[in-house]
Amino acid sequence: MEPGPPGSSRPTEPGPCLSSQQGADQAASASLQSAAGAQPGRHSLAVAAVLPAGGCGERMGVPTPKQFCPILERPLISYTLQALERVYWIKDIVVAVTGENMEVMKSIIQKYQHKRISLVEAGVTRHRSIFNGLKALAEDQLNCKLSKPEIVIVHDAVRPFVEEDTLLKVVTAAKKHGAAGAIRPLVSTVISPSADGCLDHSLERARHRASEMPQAFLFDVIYEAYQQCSDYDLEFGTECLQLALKYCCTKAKLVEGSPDLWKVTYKRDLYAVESIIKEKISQEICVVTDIEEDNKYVSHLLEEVLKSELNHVKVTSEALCHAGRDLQQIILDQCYNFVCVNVMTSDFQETQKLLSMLEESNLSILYPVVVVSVHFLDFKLVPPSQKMESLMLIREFAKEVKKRNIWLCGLLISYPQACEVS
Ligand SMILES: Nc1ccn([C@@H]2O[C@H](COP(=O)(O)OP(=O)(O)OP(=O)(O)O)[C@@H](O)[C@H]2O)c(=O)n1
Ligand SMILES: O=P(O)(O)OC[C@@H](O)[C@@H](O)[C@@H](O)CO
Repeated sequence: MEPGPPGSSRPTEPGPCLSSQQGADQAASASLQSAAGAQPGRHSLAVAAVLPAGGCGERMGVPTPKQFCPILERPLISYTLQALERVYWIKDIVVAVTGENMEVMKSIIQKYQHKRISLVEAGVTRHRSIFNGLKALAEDQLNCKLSKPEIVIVHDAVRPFVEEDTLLKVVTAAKKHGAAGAIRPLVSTVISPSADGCLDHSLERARHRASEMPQAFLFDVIYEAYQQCSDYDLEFGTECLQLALKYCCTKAKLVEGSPDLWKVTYKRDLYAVESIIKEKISQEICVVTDIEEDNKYVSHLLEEVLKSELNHVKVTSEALCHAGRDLQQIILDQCYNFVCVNVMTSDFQETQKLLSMLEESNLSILYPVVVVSVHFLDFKLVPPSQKMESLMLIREFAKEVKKRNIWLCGLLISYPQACEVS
């Protein structure tokens, strides 16, 4: 078993530490502890997660195993890891990958600064991969940071949209019932074919559900189930809840999950993930300016126009010069889109200050950050040729910051000073 990278420690989010999110996480953690009968801070409930990621993604139909397929230039599994890392009270995340993908996985952990990750060798089937993950948690190996949890979450590495409240529900239910799993309404009716390939009967759709992930178990229950599991079940089974029932007489509590819990299986699913992520990271735009009157006035106008044009997007504006106090909070809350306003100047001081703050925040490690440097210039006062030269610098600048996943572009707007801007 491979421990995570050196220094992988308690829950620091890759990128900015989310003070507001952490507050929410701590509240969730407190409710988890109290719901689970544990006391916050004294007898906290030890929760770990096992992520099977050792498949080859045959149904995806591409050479790269689907968990490593890029979404916005970042591997799918990294989104799932981030979703779990944001959950304050999951202390260890064990990922099962094949030996040939171990180095790839380590580089992903390093590049995206994932924490609390331990790697184990995957098995030839999903159940065997999960079993290997459980063994890693069960054994108190000398040089291993892992310890046996009370509750273990099992979650497919190719289900990137898992929210804390769903995890909280399944963990709380597992503490009480021994096992729990997320379910979703069936979209298609399930039918049972006869031997001659004709319809034998169909199941009543309303009385059945699709079993999704995450699932959670009392560790001892699911570990015992896997230890008792037949080779046939290890080879052909697809349902952990069934193992808990069959081998430990534990009836899982079923928890309604959100629509985004689906498993990435086919190529079309990758396109769906990309559009959902794009939508998530384009929910907010921050207009940044310094406090000069002109700039403030223009940025206010710009903010109003954006608000009227982009009705599902939150538009805020912040002054750069308050040592970024408020701007820092906007970055911490993971705004990925910024418009930097420069009035009557073609230099990039304001934009450069913003870019430095964004780089220091590590915001762009996980998602691309978009910065539009807007320059309002009065061409009567200064001939465009003189300004264009300095503005062309933005191209070199953009090439440089693109390496750090910051997408910089420039916008030049003629802004005649003489005219009254109503
Ligand atoms: N031997 C295996 C097979 C699957 N998985 C993991 O189990 C999850 C769900 O399985 P599935 O969607 O079936 O993944 P694949 O087996 O890769 O897909 P396919 O059946 O299309 O090959 C995935 O994260 C996959 O990586 C695993 O850890 N070990
Ligand atoms: O069967 P597959 O290997 O495609 O995926 C595993 C799924 O069956 C599983 O993740 C859920 O259905 C819940 O058990």
